[in-house]
Amino acid sequence: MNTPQLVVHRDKELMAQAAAARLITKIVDAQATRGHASVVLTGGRNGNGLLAALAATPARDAIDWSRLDLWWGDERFLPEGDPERNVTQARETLLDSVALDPSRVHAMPASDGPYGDDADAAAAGYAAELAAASGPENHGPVPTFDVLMLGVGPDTHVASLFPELPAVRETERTVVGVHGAPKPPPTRVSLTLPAIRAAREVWLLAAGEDKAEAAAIALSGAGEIQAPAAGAYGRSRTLWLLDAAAASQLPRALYPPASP
Ligand SMILES: O=C(O)[C@H](O)[C@@H](O)[C@H](O)[C@H](O)COP(=O)(O)O
Repeated sequence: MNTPQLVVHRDKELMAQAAAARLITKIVDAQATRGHASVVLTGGRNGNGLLAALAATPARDAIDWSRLDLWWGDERFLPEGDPERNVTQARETLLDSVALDPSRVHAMPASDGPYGDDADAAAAGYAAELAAASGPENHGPVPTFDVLMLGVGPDTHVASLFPELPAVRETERTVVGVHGAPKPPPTRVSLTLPAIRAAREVWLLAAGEDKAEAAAIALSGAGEIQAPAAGAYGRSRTLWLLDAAAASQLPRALYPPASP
C-alpha cells in the first residue's frame, strides 16, 4: 500500500479545474504510451464537478476520445435514463459532447436492463464484463485502469462501499449489489475494494466543509471497514485531491507544505 499523496486547492471550483487538467494529462500520456487509456468515473457533486470542468476546457480535445475506455465505480440501481443515475449525469455533463467509441463506454446495468431488478445479477454481469476486458498483463479479473476516481462521502464512503456494510467487507468478488445504502437510492451496484486496488492510480476527490471530518478520519489511520476511503489505494499511486475546506481538519503533519 503506498502512502497517500495530498494536494490541497484553494476552493471547490479550482480543485475541479485542476483535477480535470490532471486527468487530461494522464489520459494523453497513457494514449501516447499504450495507444489507449482506461478511466473509472465516479458520481456525486465532486465527480460531476470534475466532468463539468473537463467539458469546459479546450484542452479536453487533446484526448483521443475514441480510444478511451470508461467504466464506473458505482451506480444507482435505477431504470435506464433515470436522472439520478451516475451515467445519466455523466452523459449530460460531458459524455454526450465528445466523440467516444460507444463500445468502450461500460455503463453499469440499469434496473430495467438485461438483469431486471436483480442488483446482484447486474453486479455479476458487470464483473463478467470487467473480466472479459482483462488481459494477461492485468492484475486479476479487472483491466488495469489508468485512473480510478472516487468521490468521498461525509461518512467516508467511496463508490457505494459504506461503513460497516457487507460490500466493503468483500474480498473476492470485483462487483457487488448493495442493498440498504444510507445514501439514496438504497439499491446500488459497486466495485469492491479489490477491484479498486487493481487501478494504477486511485484519485479521491474531497471538496467542501462537509468532507473535512471524513478526510481527517480516512487519512489518520482508520480501518477500511469503518472508513472505506481508507482502503481505497492504487497499485502505484493514491492521490487525495482536496480543497482547503475539506482539508481543514487534517492533522498538521499531513498538510502538504505548499498548501493555501
Ligand atoms: O453514487 C454516488 O453517490 C457516488 O458514486 C458516491 O460515491 C459519491 O461519489 C459520494 O457520495 C460523494 O458524493 P458528493 O461528491 O456529492 O458528496
